[in-house]
Amino acid sequence: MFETDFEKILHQVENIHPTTYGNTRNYKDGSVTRLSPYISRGVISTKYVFTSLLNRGFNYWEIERLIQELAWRDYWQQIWIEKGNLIDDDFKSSQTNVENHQIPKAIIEAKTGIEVIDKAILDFYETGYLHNHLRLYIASITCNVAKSHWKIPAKWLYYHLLDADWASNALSWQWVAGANSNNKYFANQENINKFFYSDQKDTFLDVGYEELPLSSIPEILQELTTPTLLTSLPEKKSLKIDSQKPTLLYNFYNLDPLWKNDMDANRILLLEPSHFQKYPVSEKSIDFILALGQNIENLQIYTGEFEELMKEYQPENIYFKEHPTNIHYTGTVESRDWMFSVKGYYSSFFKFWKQCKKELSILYNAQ
Ligand SMILES: Cc1cc2nc3c(=O)[nH]c(=O)nc-3n(C[C@H](O)[C@H](O)[C@H](O)COP(=O)(O)OP(=O)(O)OC[C@H]3O[C@@H](n4cnc5c(N)ncnc54)[C@H](O)[C@@H]3O)c2cc1C
Repeated sequence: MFETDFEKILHQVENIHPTTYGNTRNYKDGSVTRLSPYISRGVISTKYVFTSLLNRGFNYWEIERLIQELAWRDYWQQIWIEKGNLIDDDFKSSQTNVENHQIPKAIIEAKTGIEVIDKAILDFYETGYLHNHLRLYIASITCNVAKSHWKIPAKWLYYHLLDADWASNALSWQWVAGANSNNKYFANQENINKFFYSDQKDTFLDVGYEELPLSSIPEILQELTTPTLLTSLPEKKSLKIDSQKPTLLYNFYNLDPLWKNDMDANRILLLEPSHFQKYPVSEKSIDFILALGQNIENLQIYTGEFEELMKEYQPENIYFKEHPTNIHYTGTVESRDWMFSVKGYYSSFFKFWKQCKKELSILYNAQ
């Protein structure tokens, strides 16, 4: 369902519909891009999408909304870079009203009784993708209705998402749960019916917004579980390293086929067991990266730690792209591509976006 051939992915970028995006993105059939699995895996960057939109000659107001959403990705990434592991715990304030550190079994088993949600979870297991609005609904039901702490549920979602990105994931869950925002996010049945074209009534969400935050945990959400999240990595195989050539390291967050593609180099996809112990992902997610890796010529797969690789093969002239999950690599670190030059920690997205917008306006005025 998600293409892995690079040419087809680039074709998909050229065919997104930015002009209808703004008004429709919250709806089931809205003009969303479904590019997140490629952006998260570093196959393409937000800047690549941004540049493609600029080249297609749209007016400023036609693409502003989509660029703003792409900027959310860069914003969360900048926070991860600046704050590191602090995003793993309640970031701005402690989540309030927490009654458990598990996840409702009804969420995992797609048996909440909310038809749209149950169907979405079943589809999600098949596709590895969820619409943003559905992610918000699921997080809200889990954290704010069932009163689960956000972390275990976030790890469950990350495990199954092909676009798993710990910054977007952990910080969005916390945004919903009020640990990274001033208010908890609630959506009721009427909202779900409107955006996902259903007409269900008499559910635990079929109440007004004054009542919803005060409701007790519905019986159907009371049974809890802790999912087992383990990653199965390919077996370790020996590599053929040419010691005369530089070595380029790829990983779960960098599978960019265009990166140094004219360099004669050893290319290694490094799958570190310690990484996947901390950030476990499903078999589907591993299969996805292995398929995406086929776009990179002569990519060899190494299952093992960075240090082990160094000891076993002593590769020289190592290059890798900057990322918070690989600060322990040594060698030449290269910057990722960003849409704007705005860097560092901003306490709110809108402060960050204000700076980005200035650069966007300058770009447009210069045209
Ligand atoms: C609880 C929760 C968990 C999430 N977990 C992840 C995750 O693990 N990985 C992930 O990539 N996104 C995550 N998101 C953000 C967002 O839901 C997805 O990026 C988006 O739905 C991807 O679909 P799309 O490419 O069709 O997006 P579009 O709507 O087409 O947006 C285009 C691009 O903009 C970026 N973008 C859009 N919305 C957001 C957003 N809210 N936050 C960050 N970037 C955004 C993405 O790069 C996306 O590909 C999460 C959101 C929530 C509420």
